[in-house]
Amino acid sequence: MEASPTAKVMQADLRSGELLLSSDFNIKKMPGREVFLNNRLSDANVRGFDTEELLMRYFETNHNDTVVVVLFKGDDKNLDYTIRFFSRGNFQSNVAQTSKRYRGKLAGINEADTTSDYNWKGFLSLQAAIDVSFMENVLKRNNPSVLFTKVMPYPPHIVDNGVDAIFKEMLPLITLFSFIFLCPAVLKRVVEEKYSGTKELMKMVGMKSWMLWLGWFIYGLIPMMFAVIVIVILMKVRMFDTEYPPIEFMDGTLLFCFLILYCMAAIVFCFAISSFFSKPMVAMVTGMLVWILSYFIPKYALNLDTGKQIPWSMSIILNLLPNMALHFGYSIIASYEERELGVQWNNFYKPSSGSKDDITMNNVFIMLIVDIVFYMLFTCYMDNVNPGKYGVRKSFLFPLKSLFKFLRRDNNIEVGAATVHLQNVEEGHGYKKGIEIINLCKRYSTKVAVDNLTLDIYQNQITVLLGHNGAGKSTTMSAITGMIEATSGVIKVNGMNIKGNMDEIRKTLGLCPQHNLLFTDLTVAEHLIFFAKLKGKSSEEARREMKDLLKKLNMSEKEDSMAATLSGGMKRKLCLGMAIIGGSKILILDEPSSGMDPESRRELWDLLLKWRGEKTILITTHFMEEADALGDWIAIMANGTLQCYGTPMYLKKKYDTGYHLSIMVKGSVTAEDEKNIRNAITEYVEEAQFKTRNGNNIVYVIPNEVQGKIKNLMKNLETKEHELNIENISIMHTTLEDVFLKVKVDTETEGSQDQVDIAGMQGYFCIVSVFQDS
Ligand SMILES: Nc1ncnc2c1ncn2[C@@H]1O[C@H](COP(=O)(O)OP(=O)(O)OP(=O)(O)O)[C@@H](O)[C@H]1O
Repeated sequence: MEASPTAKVMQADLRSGELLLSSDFNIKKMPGREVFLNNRLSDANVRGFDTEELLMRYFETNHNDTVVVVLFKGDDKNLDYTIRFFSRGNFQSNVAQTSKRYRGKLAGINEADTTSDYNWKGFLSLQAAIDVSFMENVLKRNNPSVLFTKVMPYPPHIVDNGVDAIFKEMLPLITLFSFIFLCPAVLKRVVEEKYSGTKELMKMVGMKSWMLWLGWFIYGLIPMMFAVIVIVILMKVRMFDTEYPPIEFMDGTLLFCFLILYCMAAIVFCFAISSFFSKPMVAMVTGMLVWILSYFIPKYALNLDTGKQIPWSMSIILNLLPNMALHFGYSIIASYEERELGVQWNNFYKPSSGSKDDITMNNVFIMLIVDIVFYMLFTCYMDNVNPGKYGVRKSFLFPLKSLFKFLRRDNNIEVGAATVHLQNVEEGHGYKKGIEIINLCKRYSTKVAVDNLTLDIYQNQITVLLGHNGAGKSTTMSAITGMIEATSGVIKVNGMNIKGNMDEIRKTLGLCPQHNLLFTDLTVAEHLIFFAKLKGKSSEEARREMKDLLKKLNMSEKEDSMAATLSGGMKRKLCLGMAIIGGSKILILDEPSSGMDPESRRELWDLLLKWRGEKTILITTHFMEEADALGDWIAIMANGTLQCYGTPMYLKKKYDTGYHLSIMVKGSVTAEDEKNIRNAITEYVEEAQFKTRNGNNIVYVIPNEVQGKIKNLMKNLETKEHELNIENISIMHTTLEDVFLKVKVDTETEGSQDQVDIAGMQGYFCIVSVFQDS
């Protein structure tokens, strides 16, 4: 490039504009004035001000578009000044650019160029005029007026328009789309775990939330790491007969770190998205859209694709989206590559163009780390307030509440001595306590799920917890297993407070939750082995126990079946197996037989009865027959409180309702039949009370006090069997069902606010048809 004399840059025309000087510095009197003025500025256009403040005041109220301000700060010896052109449109004197950009900005590169702001607005001319004047007048140097301009750097770069396109368009897109299938896959698996409930199950067996998230993080990062290594190699290594690699100058380790940080932020961003969804497919599709749009929407909405400069703070905020950090990172890489410097660890902190609005690679790295931390905290928060259908939902303000609780050191107070004993509780003298529940309260915002429950569950006994829907049974079990935190109260397992000893307790605790929480892609054997290993068994022991247990559960032929392909009853058995395996000494079984066929149920009972005497078993059920068959001890809850507790004998005695005479009539029952039967009964037992009629079954209750009359009554009914159209007669003393219903009625009459679904409840009860001859 030939040097060009100053005359060639003098194209400024300020005749319609103004020159404001911060001192009374008359430019007309400068010796080098012809350099600048050249008939382009009249005296009227020059204004001097004593101070910068006065100048600025004038400028703010009177300026026009072609005003030029010169602020002199130096003294007689030192020239220090600032030229300010009123900036409108694209004139940006503060942006130091590479040769490509200087093409339009600097004079002299292209003589026919009229777009050069520095040239035609007279910036260089004015600067030259001031400098020359200073040199001649103050420094007394002669003839310094020959000025040259040159491009910088010299010789100029060949402008490669492809560089911009590759770095700013293609590389971010290649990177974005390299991970496009991985992010939805992570999303799907994470939400699936929530959806199937296995996440909660893992928590119940002692896995901490952070362990589960870390597992998913590693699951996502390992394949991404391979992709990043491939990308770095492709970008940094010269392939085939190309002259140079796509990213020629940048430090390869820096590129690797940038992409790895991006991947980490992307995975955690996916975690954050996953917390809004509870269905895997919805999460996958929506997550993928959010993922793509988080790149394209800000980029095109803010015209970042056209290279538009945005304020630094806005760039930083945009970096909260990992895909935007990717865009900014590649833009910085592009700028440095254009300058043939490349981003290096030593210029990592410097803006690529020198503009204060440009963010640095250092900023991008910091923002990616901020993204990781921010989305991780957000995921933890959402995990607590929106855990899906299985977890325990916490209040939106739970972090504040936890903080207050911590500050107040508000730990649950041990109230062991103040055990509340109800009238209807049988003392288990001689039995060792396996689980002690002392004044347990659990409150969900306004709902009290468990209200001051005190209950001792004895070692090596089967205790059945009964109660209507919503009585608080599952909440109690969840509190025992440490799945939820009690609002107040103490729970001890084998004498150890669960607070602080949960890890130890979990080694001996087996839980079969109310819902089948299974891994969709593990086989039956893998489930059992996994849970045995969680309890500390070696691989060999786990395999042996698995085989043995499958035999006991009558499921050996399903050993290699995927859990997802099992029938409902089989799944239940597998859940039970997962609770039992690993030598669990305490079994918490929440409705273990629900969904099982009668045969499987009997098998389950046999199994549980075999373990009676060896394991402490707490079980809930809605089947009274099951409670009767299994329960050494029966606890009945209503509205979160314990209503009665004792052996079945104790409860039946306590809630004695007399004898239940059940008469089944052939065909349908007519009014005549009813009347005849009533007369036949009251003829011998006047005190007999009609209780209910279900289809062709009529039930009367005979009080205990008149049990002596039952023998004659039965004889009479047998004699009149044909006359009364009777098909079958049975008589039972108080059943557990009677006890349960009596307790329920007592609770309701005590003024309980909870509506109990009697009809629904009765559907569960089995009427035991036993003929008992008194
Ligand atoms: N996470 C929760 N948030 C708010 N309320 C809850 C929550 N979990 C349970 N509850 C409420 O606490 C009460 C007790 O629920 P729990 O599940 O312990 O009853 P349950 O006796 O096990 O019922 P079921 O026999 O139907 O399983 C119910 O009223 C229920 O609505």
